[in-house]
Formats: sequence, C-alpha cells, structure tokens
Amino acid sequence: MSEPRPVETFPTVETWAEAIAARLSETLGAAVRENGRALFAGPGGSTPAPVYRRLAATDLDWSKIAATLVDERYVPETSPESNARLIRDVLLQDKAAAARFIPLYTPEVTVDRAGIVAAKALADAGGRFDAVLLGMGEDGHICSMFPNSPTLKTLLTPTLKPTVLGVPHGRDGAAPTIERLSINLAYLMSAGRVILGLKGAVKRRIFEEQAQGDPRIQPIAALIAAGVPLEVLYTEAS
Ligand SMILES: O=C1O[C@H](COP(=O)(O)O)[C@@H](O)[C@H](O)[C@H]1O
Repeated sequence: MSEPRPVETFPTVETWAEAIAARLSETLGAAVRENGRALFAGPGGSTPAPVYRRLAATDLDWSKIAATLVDERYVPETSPESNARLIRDVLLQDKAAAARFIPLYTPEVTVDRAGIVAAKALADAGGRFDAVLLGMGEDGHICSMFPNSPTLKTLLTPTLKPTVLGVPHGRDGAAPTIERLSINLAYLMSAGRVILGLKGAVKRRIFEEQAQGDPRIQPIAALIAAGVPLEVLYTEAS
C-alpha cells in the first residue's frame, strides 16, 4: 500500500477553507493556461460551503471552467437534499457564475440511466478532472462510496474506466437512504489534484482508522492503496 501524505492541520475554519480554495484555484488556473479549459468536481454536504464561497470570489477565467459533483442524490435541484443545489447556490456565484455546471442528475429516468448520461457528459467535457475536492461522512463514505453498499466493489475497482454509477439505497434502512450517483475510483486516480477537506475531531479519528482498513470495504483505504494523490486538510474547529 502506498503511504498517504501526512494530514495538514489548520487552526480555524477560515485558514482551512482559504488554503483549500487557494490550492484548487492554483490548479484550475494552471489547467486553463495550459489546456484552455479546466474541469472541477466537488462534494455536497455540510463541509464545503466556506471553500466554495472563497473559490467563487477568485479571479479565474471561469468561462473556461466546468464544475460538476463527485456524487449526487437522485433528487431534483428543487430538493434540499440536492448536491447540485449547493453548487449552484454557493460555488456558481460571484466570479464563478460564468462557469458551466455539469449535473449528475437526469430527471425521469432510472438512477443507472442517469449515471450513463452523466458519464457521457463528463467524457465530453474531457473525461479527467483537473481538481477534485472530497468530503467524508462520519460513516467513512466519500463520494457515494458507502461501506457495505453492494455497488462499492464496482466503484472501487481500479481497472475500470472513469465513470459515473447509480448507487441503490441500502437495505433495511442502511445508508444511503436515497438512491445516489457517484464517480468511481478511476476518476480519482486520473485526477490532477485531489483534496480531502476534513472538519471536526470525529472525522479525523474516522479517517485515521479507515485509512488503515481493508481497501475492499473502506473507500479511504482504497484511495490510498490505488495511489490517489490525496492531500488531507483538517481543522478541528467547526
Ligand atoms: O452525503 C454526502 O455526504 C458527504 C459528507 O457530508 P458532510 O455533511 O459530512 O460534509 C459528502 O462529501 C457527499 O458529497 C454527500 O453527498
């Protein structure tokens, strides 16, 4: 198993969010200069809003940048559960309003069909993320790679091509409670830069535990084993 970089600790949410936004904008700016375009993927949830606010205020040529999600609930953007809603309301504002959004959700199809549609849209946009921001749930899920999900093995298969898969809801009330869409491990392996933003001592402990875990069932361990260039930025503050 390859060694992960050490976790970097920040004293406040402000310094933590500032550091993540600075790294993402540096990488997206370089991709625009080199390739004339850049592709960013980020999470939903409660963690990334301060990062997105700072990123949105950054001077980049946002008209050349496309943004998407690392995962999505199979719900329309009108739902408070929608990750797209967070991206639109917080990231695609201010200077970043000029960026293009590529949703993972397609209405009125099955979640698997929506995955195929999203995979095609991402392939058309370059098929490789220049920069990715990840969050992690307190059950150790990243993207919608849930420990114990029947889709986990496929999502974590490193030899598959980068794609987007439908994730069924868990049985007997297990997570996820809503069908999901998720990018797979191959998308993270091919990304230019991958940052995991961790907030709170509980998540830090879970990260440390899961990083040592079985890569067949612990997404974080699978990323490390696959050599994803993971930068982990942590603040205890909330
Ligand atoms: O369900 C999700 O949760 C994770 C973590 O969310 P948080 O609220 O604990 O920050 C998030 O990374 C993922 O994108 C989202 O769909």
